[in-house]
Amino acid sequence: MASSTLSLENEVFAKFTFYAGVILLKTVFMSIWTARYRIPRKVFITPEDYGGNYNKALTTDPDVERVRRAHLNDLENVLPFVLLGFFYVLSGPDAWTATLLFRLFTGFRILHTIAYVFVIPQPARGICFLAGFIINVMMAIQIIKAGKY
Ligand SMILES: N[C@@H](CCC(=O)N[C@@H](CS)C(=O)NCC(=O)O)C(=O)O
Repeated sequence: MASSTLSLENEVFAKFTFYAGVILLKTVFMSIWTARYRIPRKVFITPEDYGGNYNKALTTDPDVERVRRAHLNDLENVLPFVLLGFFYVLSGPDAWTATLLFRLFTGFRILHTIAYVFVIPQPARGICFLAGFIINVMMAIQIIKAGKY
């Protein structure tokens, strides 16, 4: 029954809630991390952020852009994970497999951010991205199989 599936008494849903919470929190904090790079470099996104100096030429900074891209990449991957994970839980997966997928996704996305922001040479970031991507695809296939009529 869907009502008991979406209960924290369901081990798979509880694990999903935990890992989705962790990776969403990390994603949310990417904004703060971007600001932490912006403020000391005085690189802002709109003229009013320069304290009313509307003539100030807007610039970009490679480090700020890097954190911004890491944040965008999270949005491209973490949001699908949360949506797919929700339906995946409803599909009644094996608890051990599901927990492994949630754990690996969360770990690889944290590593993706580290690799991106701290400029770890490729293919480190590519591997982290690919691992998360494959997990999302695996969950999507399971959902489609479970939901087909
Ligand atoms: N929107 C991504 C799609 C492909 C992707 O996510 N690639 C990974 C591994 S190379 C990545 O970290 N891309 C860098 C980024 O999105 O800024 C892009 O334009 O690169």
